[in-house]
Amino acid sequence: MKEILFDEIPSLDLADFTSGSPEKKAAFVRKLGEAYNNIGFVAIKNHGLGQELQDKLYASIKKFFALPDEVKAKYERPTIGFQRGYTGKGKEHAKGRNTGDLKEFYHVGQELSTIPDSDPVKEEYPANVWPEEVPEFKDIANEAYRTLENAGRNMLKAIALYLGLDENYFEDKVAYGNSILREIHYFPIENPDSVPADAVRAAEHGDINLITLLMGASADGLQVLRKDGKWIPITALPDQLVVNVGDMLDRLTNKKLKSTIHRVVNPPRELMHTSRYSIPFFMHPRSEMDLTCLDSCVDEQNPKQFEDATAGEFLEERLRELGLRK
Ligand SMILES: O=C(O)CCC(=O)C(=O)O
Ligand SMILES: [Fe+2]
Repeated sequence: MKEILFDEIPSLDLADFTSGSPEKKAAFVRKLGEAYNNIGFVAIKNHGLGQELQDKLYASIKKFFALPDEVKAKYERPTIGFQRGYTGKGKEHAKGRNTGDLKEFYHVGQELSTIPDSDPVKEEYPANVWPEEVPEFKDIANEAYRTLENAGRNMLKAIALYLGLDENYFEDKVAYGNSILREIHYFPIENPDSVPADAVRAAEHGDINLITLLMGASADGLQVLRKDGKWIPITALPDQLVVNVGDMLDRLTNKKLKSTIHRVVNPPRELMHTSRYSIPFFMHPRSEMDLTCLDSCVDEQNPKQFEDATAGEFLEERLRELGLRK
């Protein structure tokens, strides 16, 4: 595979994969593999998440984050590692850091009522937490969750084909998977001197999950670290979702597909008093998924780089490293 230094992340049309000719489908898979080998990020259109739903989603989270901190704190669930409901300002820090990120966020997981009683994950997952002050929040978040989960399943089919696996390799692993919709508010800071000098909106990190799907944010700031060390700005156009590889897929493929480091930088000092909102969907498998490197990704040139682990074990370890789990 040739090395490419992209100046921007490649754009693809998911419709080429889902309803295109066999040639278009194959070209989608090839371009996706090329992008994930080199920069770890693509932007896709025709993903199914309409503008109207995105607008409603942003409106509902703006309403929630505008509530007083004491009210939002009612929705914090530290005993479940903040995996549902609200996480307050500065509580999460990137792996390997102590300074908290300049953000607050809200986690939405699988809606338990949609899971069949016979499936053990129904007992495993915590129930969602819904803010009574914003009654529309629940239905809008659930709809976005389902739509993004579907788009993610299609992306994983393309990834499976690229890896030479059966197209449906990931299907049973992500059915009622432990995915999380994270609604983020990078809050306004009136006095930039009041926060630690090294505090940033989101310090550089790789995502934990298989893939992340990210709709357009309300402001600039997201950057991805290219192989040559240069930070490349990322903006999703209004009709695009940015989709990147997370650490679980990086492990499974023994780094054939790369989880690329990214960050959200602070705005210039005079704009620190402005908010930024963004909403990533972290696509996780079920916790029992085996993340042992695929045999096809290990050979003499590429010796196995990871200890065997399940998705659940890996997630627990990372939540402790992020300060979310004691
Ligand atoms: O806010 C963004 O644009 C990206 C956030 C992010 O990378 C994350 O929450 O993992
Ligand atoms: Fe991220």
